[in-house]
Amino acid sequence: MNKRIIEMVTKEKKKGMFENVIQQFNTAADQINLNPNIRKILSISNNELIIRFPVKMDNGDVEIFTGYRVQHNNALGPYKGGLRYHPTVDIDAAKALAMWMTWKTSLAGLPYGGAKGGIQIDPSKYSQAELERITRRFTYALGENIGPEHDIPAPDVNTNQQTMAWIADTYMSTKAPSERSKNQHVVTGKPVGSGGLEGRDRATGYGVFLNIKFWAEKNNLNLSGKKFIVQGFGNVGYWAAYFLEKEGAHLVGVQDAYATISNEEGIDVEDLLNYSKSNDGMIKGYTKASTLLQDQFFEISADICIPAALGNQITDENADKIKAYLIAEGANGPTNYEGEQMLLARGVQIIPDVLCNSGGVIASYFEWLQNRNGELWLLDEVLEKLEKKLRTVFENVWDTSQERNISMRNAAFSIAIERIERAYIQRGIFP
Ligand SMILES: NC(=O)C1=CN([C@@H]2O[C@H](COP(=O)(O)OP(=O)(O)OC[C@H]3O[C@@H](n4cnc5c(N)ncnc54)[C@H](O)[C@@H]3O)[C@@H](O)[C@H]2O)C=CC1
Ligand SMILES: O=C(O)CCC(=O)C(=O)O
Repeated sequence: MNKRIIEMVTKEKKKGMFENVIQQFNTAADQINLNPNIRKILSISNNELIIRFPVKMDNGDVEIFTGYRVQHNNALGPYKGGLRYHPTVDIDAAKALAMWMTWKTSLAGLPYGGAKGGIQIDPSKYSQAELERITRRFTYALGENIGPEHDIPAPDVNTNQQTMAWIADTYMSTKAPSERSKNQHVVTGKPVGSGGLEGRDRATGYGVFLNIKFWAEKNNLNLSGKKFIVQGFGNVGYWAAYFLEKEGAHLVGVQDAYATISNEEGIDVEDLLNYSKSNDGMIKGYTKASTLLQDQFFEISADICIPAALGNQITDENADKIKAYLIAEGANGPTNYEGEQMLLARGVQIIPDVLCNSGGVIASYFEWLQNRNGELWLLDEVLEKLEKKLRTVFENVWDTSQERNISMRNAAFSIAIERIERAYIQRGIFP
């Protein structure tokens, strides 16, 4: 494992992500006076799978991998959430990320519950052929623990359309020939040619941008000329930067797993993407910006900060260094509880992950519907529907936050938990 990744692993482990999401949950549960029986149910995951499976490497050796799938809650519909391939994936991370998915799908009003999983692996160490075998063996090992009406994975860190195509193909191959095509929606985020949705690739980053735009409208701000920094230049970070740049904002700092760069005059988003494509997906060595130390990233002078990498990046150790007045959480759980309190006390506003990055799962829902109903949706139609949906969700969070005088995170969690509470109570089991 390289030094940079070891540092990230240590950082994520030091403060468990599960501890963070539970603190966020408890704060909102207290706020809404959540039914104590429902609180017990929502505090734990329904199912937690740890799967060890062997895979033959290119050199003929067999390696054992550990995969996870945590299904937090399915009161509102099938479990839904991504698969991450990263050294930091463990049961704590999977439990936390699954719980965030439950709140995210509920907040967005989708007919889904929450799940998350992945494999504890540094994918950069494996060939494409090995990654394919690892993914297919993991899918076999998951067996009927996933399914189009039961638990539907999607891409997350270090997984992509190709990963989803392998999973769909493997899962469908376990079905009788006449049943195969009915199972295409076992995963979302597939390539367009294999049942994927036009626009799912950009949906999360577009959603991050839209949330920033909606927030700017509420605050009478024009995004043109505003400076922003992005942590993580992958699927979410790139697309958020792409849309913000189109709106006239300037990217002035970027950090990925290997380097931190800045240029107060602005970094051309497409130029940086082309450079990173030619450099194994890394921004390291980009000459049109200066290189900073890793810890200097959050100190870069900017109006908007977009963490779009891993969890627990903004903490009590660096929250006071952030110059931006708006944090738009592209990543899941990038801000820990203590860090958030410090930011809020300084008047920094946070568009919380469960709202800010929900464009991805909303588009996944569209893909699921498209497959289920045998339809084909056009890009413009997808982006228009996504904007309409996200505007409604944003307005709901904004209004609740104003009316109850609580943070946007607290408002988002409250709305999400209340929806699930209502569903349980309507079913009549709880007093
Ligand atoms: N892909 C999706 O549709 C969605 C992703 N998310 C969240 O967004 C975040 C990013 O996901 P993707 O863009 O899909 O992943 P990705 O794998 O496409 O990109 C991740 C980026 O983060 C960088 N990175 C990793 N660790 C880092 C660190 N410690 N510091 C700085 N940069 C680091 C990587 O080098 C890479 O540039 C994750 O937290 C994920 O859970 C949330 C909703 C949906
Ligand atoms: O698209 C999906 O189903 C879930 C994406 C995801 O993992 C997330 O929103 O964190």
